Amino acid sequence: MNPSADAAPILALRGLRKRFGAVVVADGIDLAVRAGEALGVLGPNGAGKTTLFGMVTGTVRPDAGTVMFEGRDVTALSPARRCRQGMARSFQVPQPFAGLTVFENLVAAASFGAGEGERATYDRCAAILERCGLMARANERAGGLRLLDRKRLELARALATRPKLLLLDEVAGGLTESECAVLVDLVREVRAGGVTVVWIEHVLHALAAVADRVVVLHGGRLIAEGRADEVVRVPAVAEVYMGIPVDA
Ligand SMILES: Nc1ncnc2c1ncn2[C@@H]1O[C@H](COP(=O)(O)OP(=O)(O)OP(=O)(O)O)[C@@H](O)[C@H]1O
Repeated sequence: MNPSADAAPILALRGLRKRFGAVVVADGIDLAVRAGEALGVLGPNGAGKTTLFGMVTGTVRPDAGTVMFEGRDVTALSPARRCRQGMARSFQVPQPFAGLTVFENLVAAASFGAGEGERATYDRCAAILERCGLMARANERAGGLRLLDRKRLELARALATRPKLLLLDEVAGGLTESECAVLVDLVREVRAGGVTVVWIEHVLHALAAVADRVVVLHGGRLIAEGRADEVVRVPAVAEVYMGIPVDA
């Protein structure tokens, strides 16, 4: 699915600024994400990618700038309010309720995140578990899952909130090649179902398999934008992201 270039942005960031002490992690970031698009975010460790997700979803307050979601200014809204409006995220380090079962984790996400009564969510949660390959783990405690299943649960919990915009933070990190392929297929399927995806990922081939467009964050700025195969050839990206000097 290729969203048309003139589709209205579902997410628009304007002049986002954030610093932690002397470290500037956002230096006036402007970014528009079209409805239906799959956008990849690259950048070296510490570039501020996760902080950017925090500002989008409301866990990090920007020093300046605005976050527009579906044409509305949500900059002052709580993470919970933004989630109810259709924003969901996964965390780089999976953060399930470790003592609850996989199914209970989904029900919690569906009822709090989407604002639905618990029982009313059961069928939908079961369908998401099936889709994410977790049905066999439904009654296991989330804290005991292996990495691939924890990543799947992270995605499943986000899906349970009925997102229009799904923000994925390094879901492929640490997986084997075949596990990574499973995740990529799942993200592609979610996206094909109409969910807009913004994916932070160091595993470039995973990102390239899903993203229409990739932006590269460095020093609080977006330094490159284009298809995955294009941005890695931009000299500034090669230098800051892969440590290859521009004149090499
Ligand atoms: N709450 C905080 N207080 C102080 N410094 C912070 C805070 N959160 C992040 N930082 C710093 O901001 C910088 C950007 O961190 P962030 O986690 O956003 O980077 P990232 O691009 O997601 O990195 P990685 O690829 O390693 O996950 C880092 O130097 C980090 O140490």
